[in-house]
Amino acid sequence: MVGNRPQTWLDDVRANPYAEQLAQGFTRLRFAAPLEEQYRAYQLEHSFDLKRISLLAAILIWMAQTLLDLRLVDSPERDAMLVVRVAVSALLLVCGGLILCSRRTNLLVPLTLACILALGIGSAAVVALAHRIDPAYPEEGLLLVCMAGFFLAGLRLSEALACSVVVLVTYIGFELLFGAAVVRLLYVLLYLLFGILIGAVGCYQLEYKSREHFLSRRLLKVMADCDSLTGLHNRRSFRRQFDRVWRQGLREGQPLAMLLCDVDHFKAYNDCYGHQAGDDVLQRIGRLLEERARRPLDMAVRMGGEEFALLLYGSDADDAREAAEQVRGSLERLGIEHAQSSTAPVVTMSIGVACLNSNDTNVSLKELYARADQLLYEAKNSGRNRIAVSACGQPMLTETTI
Ligand SMILES: Nc1nc2c(ncn2[C@@H]2O[C@H](COP(=O)(O)OP(=O)(O)OP(=O)(O)O)[C@@H](O)[C@H]2O)c(=O)[nH]1
Repeated sequence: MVGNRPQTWLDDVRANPYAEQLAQGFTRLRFAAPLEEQYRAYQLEHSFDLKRISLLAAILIWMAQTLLDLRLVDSPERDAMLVVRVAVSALLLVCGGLILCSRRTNLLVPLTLACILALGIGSAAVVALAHRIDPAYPEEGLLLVCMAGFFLAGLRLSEALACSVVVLVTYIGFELLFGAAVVRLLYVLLYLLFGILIGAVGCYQLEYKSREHFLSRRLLKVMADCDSLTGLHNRRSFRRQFDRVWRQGLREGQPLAMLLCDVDHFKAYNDCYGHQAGDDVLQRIGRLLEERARRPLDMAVRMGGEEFALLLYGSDADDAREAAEQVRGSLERLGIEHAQSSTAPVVTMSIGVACLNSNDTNVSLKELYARADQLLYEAKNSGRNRIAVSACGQPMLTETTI
C-alpha cells in the first residue's frame, strides 16, 4: 500500500502549495481546494489518449460479442439481447463522438461515466437474459467492464468504484428479475466482489502515484523557476518570460519598464550583522517587491546576490519612476538598522529604471538590462538611496531625499 511517508527532503524547500500538500500527504486522494482543481484538469489532459483508445477497443469488443450472440444464441431471448446490444452500441458511438470533439471540457468525465455505465448495465442485462437459457453463458464481461473503469477510462477511484457498485447492483436486480438460482448467483457475486476489490486497490495505488507525480512535477517547476531564498522569479525564469511579455507589449502597443534595484552597502551589513541577518533583509525586500508585482504580467526577480529587478508591464517612464520611488521609500520606511552605512542609518537601495516603448522593436533584454545597470551605477555614484530613470535611452537622474 502507498503510505504517507514523511518527506524529509521537503524541509529544504521554500513554502509553496505543492510542497505543503506533499508534506501533508493525501491518503484520502484529495488535495486542498485550488490544487484539487488543477490536478483534475491535469488528469483530464493526460488521460485523454488512453480514454480514446479504450473506447475504441470497447466498441470493437462489444460489436464482436454482438456477432457471437447472433451466431451462437438461438432462442426467444436472443432478440431482447440484441436490442440491448444495439442500444448500448448506439450510446457508445454517440458518447465516443462527443468525447473526441469535447477535449478539455467539463463533459469529458460525465461522458466517460456514461460509456462505462452503459457497458456495465448492458452487460448485466445481456448476461442475466442469457442465463435464463444457458447458465454457462460467461459473466466475465461484467468484471472486464469494472476493470476498464478502474484502469483504462482515466477515472478517479471514487468514480470507478461508484460505477462498479452500480453495475453489480443492476446485475443482481436483473438476475433476480429473470429468476436466477440464488446459490449460483451468490458464487458469481463473490467472484465479482473480489475482482472489484482487486481493481479498487490497484486503482488507489495508481491514483496515489498519479497525484504524487503531479505534485512533484509542479514542485520541480517552481524550484527551477524561483529563487530559493526569496521565492521570487530567478534570472533564468526572467529571461524565459521576458520575451513573451515584451512580444505582448509590442502587439498591444504597451510600454515596459525595468527597475534594477541594488541594496546599498550590503557587504558592510553582512559584516556587521551576520549573513543570516543579511538573508532576512533580502527576504523582506523580496516580499516588498512581490507586493509591487501583483498584476499578471508584472514580475519580481532576484537577479542574484543583493540585486533585484521589477518588470512592470504597461508602465511608461513616469509610472516607473513613481513605482521606483515607492519601492525605495518603503524599504527606507521599514527602518532596518544599518550602523555601517555611510548613506543612511537604515538599509536602503538604489534603483536604475529603463523603459521600452512600442517603437523599441529591436531592443533585447540584454540591452534593456545594460541600460538599467548603467542607470543603477549612476544612482550609486550620485550618493545611493536614489533613483535614476531613462526614457528610451535618455538617462536622467532623479534626486530623492533620505
Ligand atoms: N546574506 C547574504 N549576502 C549575500 C547574498 N548574496 C550576496 N551577498 C552579499 O552581498 C554583498 C554584496 O557586496 P558588494 O557587491 O560589494 O556591494 P555593496 O556592499 O552592497 O556595495 P554597493 O552595492 O556599492 O552599495 C557581498 O558581501 C555578498 O556576500 C545572500 O544570498 N545572502
